[in-house]
Amino acid sequence: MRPNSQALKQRSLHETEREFGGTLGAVCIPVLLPLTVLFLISVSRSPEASLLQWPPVLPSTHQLWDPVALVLLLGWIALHALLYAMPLGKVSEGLTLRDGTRLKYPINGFLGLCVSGVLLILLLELGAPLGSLFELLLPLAVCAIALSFLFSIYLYIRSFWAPSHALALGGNTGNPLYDFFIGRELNPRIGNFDFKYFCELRPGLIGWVVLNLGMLMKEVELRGSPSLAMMLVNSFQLLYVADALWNEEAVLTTMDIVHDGFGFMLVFGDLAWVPFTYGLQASFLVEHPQTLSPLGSLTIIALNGIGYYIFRKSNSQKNQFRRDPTHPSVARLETIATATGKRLLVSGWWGLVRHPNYLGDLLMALAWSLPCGFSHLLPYFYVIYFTVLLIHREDRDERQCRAKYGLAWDTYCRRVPYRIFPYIY
Ligand SMILES: NC(=O)C1=CN([C@@H]2O[C@H](COP(=O)(O)OP(=O)(O)OC[C@H]3O[C@@H](n4cnc5c(N)ncnc54)[C@H](OP(=O)(O)O)[C@@H]3O)[C@@H](O)[C@H]2O)C=CC1
Ligand SMILES: CC(C)=CCC[C@@H](C)[C@H]1CC=C2C3=C(CC[C@@]21C)[C@@]1(C)CC[C@H](O)C(C)(C)[C@@H]1CC3
Repeated sequence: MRPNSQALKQRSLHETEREFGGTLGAVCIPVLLPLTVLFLISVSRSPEASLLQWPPVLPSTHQLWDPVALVLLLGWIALHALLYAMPLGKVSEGLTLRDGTRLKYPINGFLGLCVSGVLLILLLELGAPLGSLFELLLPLAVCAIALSFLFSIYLYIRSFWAPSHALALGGNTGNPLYDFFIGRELNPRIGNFDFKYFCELRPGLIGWVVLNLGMLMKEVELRGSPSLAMMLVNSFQLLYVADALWNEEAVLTTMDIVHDGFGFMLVFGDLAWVPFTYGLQASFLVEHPQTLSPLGSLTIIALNGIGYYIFRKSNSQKNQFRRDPTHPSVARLETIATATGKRLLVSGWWGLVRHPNYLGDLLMALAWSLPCGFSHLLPYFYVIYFTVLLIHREDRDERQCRAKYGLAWDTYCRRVPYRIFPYIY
């Protein structure tokens, strides 16, 4: 073991601050979140669709298990693993790791989305009952949750064979429950196949829009044509997923890839939480049709457009600045120096609030719920959860940036006092 990795490991073992409620969070979250997924799906299909319903809707065993769901899930992951591993598209390098090396990543996720689209069109042409995904939602979620547990156990065990410099600083506390939850290894791989990068954008994210399409087809089965509300939800979320895959390279600089280990939280988040809770609006609309006025629809489309514009422009501005600060699109922006040699933007989008990308993301989240009307809370689950997630994430990022940039970060905070919402927070 190299001396500096030894020092890093020691620092990690003794000084790591535990996140997500420490050991208690690491025990409760893996129990509560999977149950939440199943509860939300069940509620979205019940006539009342009430989150406050007591006793809660309990699905029967035969509603929870279907071997077809297991075959579909494994087939779906295998298809995307194959597409990922094919030598298609360019290869990009991630940020420099603690041992000074840079990992290579294939940039072909958008191709994965296009291939999935073509396959779905072919299946529809052949008369495949895509609407049956509505009935399969619960068994699919059960399989995805079970797979998340098994896969996280595998990742935890294999991390003991990884060299110390390959471990995430935050997931190496020595407490097995916490480390299993947060993730010990930073970039677990078999050969060039990077598990975290693969899971972050492909099976779950593309799976989410496929499930949405299934809900739309179910509506067609039930009512002859898709409703405007369903089409808006499908289009907005497809735009979000297509954008993520089109800008796949940018994921290489996100907190998840750079900082977080790959443990239960991210595995479950990628494979179960995203596909089965982010599209709840679509499954809600199947049983609870809504009528939208032209003005209401235009307002919702405008809100999504504004949110997307802020989200995309601010993310692109920072990515461009981090990749090449001399690029003409960012060279004239005002910046402040930090002791690390990196500079911080204090004008442009990053001079408006400290997380303009979160602001845009939240506006979009609201636009995804509004087509479901105001009669139920359930379709607003995503925007509520997401506000909590982003406020917590902002706080984590803030602490990491303060540790990284010290006084320069304080200066930035004085120059840009609001975190996410201008003049509010
Ligand atoms: N749909 C979903 O469930 C989720 C979506 N997201 C979205 O993912 C995207 C990425 O978010 P996330 O990874 O949390 O973080 P960000 O993309 O906001 O990155 C934060 C990092 O940016 C750098 N930075 C911060 N301020 C400045 C500045 N003024 N100038 C230059 N660099 C700065 C710092 O890193 P450094 O200085 O080291 O470069 C900081 O650690 C967001 O759009 C978010 O909304 C995130 C989580 C969940
Ligand atoms: C409650 C729970 C289990 C939380 C785990 C958090 C994860 C669900 C999210 C952490 C960061 C994420 C990102 C995206 C999806 C959700 C998770 C995995 C993301 C891929 C969505 C699309 C965006 O364009 C993005 C690429 C910027 C984004 C990256 C972060």
